[in-house]
Amino acid sequence: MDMHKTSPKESSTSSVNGNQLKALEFTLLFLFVSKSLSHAMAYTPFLLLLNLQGFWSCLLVIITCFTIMVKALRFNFIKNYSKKQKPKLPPGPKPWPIVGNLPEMLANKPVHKWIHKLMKDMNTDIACIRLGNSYVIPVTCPIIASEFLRKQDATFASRPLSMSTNIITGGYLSTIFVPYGDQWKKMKKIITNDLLAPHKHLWLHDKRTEEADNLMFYVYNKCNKVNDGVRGLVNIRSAARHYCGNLIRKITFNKRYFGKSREDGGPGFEEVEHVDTIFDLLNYIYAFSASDYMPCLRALDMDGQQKKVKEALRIINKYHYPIVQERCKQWNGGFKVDEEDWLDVLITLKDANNNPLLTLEEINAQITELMLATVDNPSNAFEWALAEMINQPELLQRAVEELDTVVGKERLVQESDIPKLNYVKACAKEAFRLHPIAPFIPAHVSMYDTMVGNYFIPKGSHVMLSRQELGRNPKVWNEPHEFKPERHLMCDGQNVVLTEPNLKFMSFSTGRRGCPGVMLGTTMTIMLFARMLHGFTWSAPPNASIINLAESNDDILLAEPLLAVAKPRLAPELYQL
Ligand code: HEM
Repeated sequence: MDMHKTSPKESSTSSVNGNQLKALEFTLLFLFVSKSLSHAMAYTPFLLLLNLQGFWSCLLVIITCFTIMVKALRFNFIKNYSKKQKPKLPPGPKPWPIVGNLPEMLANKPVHKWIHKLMKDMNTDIACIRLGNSYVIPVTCPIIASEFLRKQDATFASRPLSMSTNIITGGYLSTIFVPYGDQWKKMKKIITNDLLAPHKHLWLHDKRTEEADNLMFYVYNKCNKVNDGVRGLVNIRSAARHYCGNLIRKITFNKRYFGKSREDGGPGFEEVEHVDTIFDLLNYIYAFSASDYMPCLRALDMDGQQKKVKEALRIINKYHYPIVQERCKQWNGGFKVDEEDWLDVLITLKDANNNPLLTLEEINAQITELMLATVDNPSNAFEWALAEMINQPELLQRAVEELDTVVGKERLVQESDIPKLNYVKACAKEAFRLHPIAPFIPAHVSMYDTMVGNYFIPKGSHVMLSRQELGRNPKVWNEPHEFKPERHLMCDGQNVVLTEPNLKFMSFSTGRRGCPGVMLGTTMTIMLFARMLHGFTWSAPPNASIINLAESNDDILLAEPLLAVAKPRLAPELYQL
């Protein structure tokens, strides 16, 4: 497929040149035929009289020219007609032969900024960028996004193959990064029904609450300490990420600590390494690696990505694998009879013949992937929201007033309070809209050639819905760059939810590939927001009058981890474990 024809500008330029060429052809042909005709007519009487043979040869010339002209006209008509009918790819930059736009991609880092700028310059909400042998289709408008994930969800239900996802998923044994097929269906069914179903969510309630209590204990301990010369200084990024890491370890392995537990409730070396490595892996997954688009480069590992991903996975496996192996042994030896966590559930699942449904490798790969799915969104949303709210104290005050009204000051927030915390939920929702964790959601791959709107989307295209630009699209949102939680409040006081099925921004997405972790994700996010806002008064560090809201250059996280000063708001005994 020639990308040169994809840009409206390009295609209009080439059609003007083509038309001029055709006009020239016709003129020449017409001159030639008419000249032959007039020539023949002028000489006909003499030819008839003097040379009948010459007449016939002249007539032959005329008929031949006439036939050529008719054929040429027909050919051009068909060509024009079929050109009109041939669907266009979405607009995009002109690609180089073979490598497509990879040279520009490599020269313009970070890649998400290059893609979004390119789309703004072309004034388009959908584009087509050829990277090596793949068509990459970024989308920034909810109507087009809904075409992909609602109307034609079945066509776009696959995922791309990539070096990092291949390694992380143990050769596509898990769910999120696995292309459409039997393995994906099997694993998605298991996590939806056996790990994340409402009765399982209820079953794990106490483990989640333990981690929410530990968060309060840990931050309270920070309030009494002097850090960098400031009493009560808290690294919010670290606290929020470790709350998520603790929670997912607790519900998966029934433990917070891989190593020795810490008296202040904070992470030890092992937990820091574990959570940091999960975030490293997430970065590798979202990195646009050239070798993913030029598979012939894969063996060379030119950007060193492969080595880094393998090392990160080695660290994760160092923690996970022995636990998974040991637990399997316990179940096989009959030393364990009660299911206490997700690992037990996965080990004890049986197929129709009462054999284990999952292999050790499948369990291990799925667990790693669930950790990746859980830690990033809630922690990033809270870090950004608190930064925005410290700069707009009236928002902070409104959230705290809601919490005091719903919960009071005699107890801590519980999960059962969540339905009534509409303003707090609106703050989280606004953070998902304005400050998503990553510029794009994981790519969806088309399984067939299809049309979306007026554009042709070839089989195998990587559709990348932009989390960043959907949420900031000025045609959809007023003052898109302002953090205004009230925009999500329902005028009739209805329950605010964090899902956005119309894709006006991306929270949990929708369709076959939609997130099955809505209940757990919402609970973790709102408990993190509510406990931190209810339990502490937050302010900027003394050396900074406001929080610097600059985004990082490489990704869309806050450029510097948020540091804020905490003061307890509740009675001291409420923070104790
Ligand atoms: C606030 C928290 C969360 C947010 C915002 C979120 C968001 C998302 C998004 C945007 C996707 C991609 C959907 C798509 O490609 O169309 C996704 C997929 C997924 N999420 Fe979540 N997620 C969250 C929490 C969780 C949790 C807690 C779990 C499970 C423990 C989970 C498991 C998954 C899985 C398995 C998929 C892949 C679905 C598939 O490919 O079929 N997520 N999530």
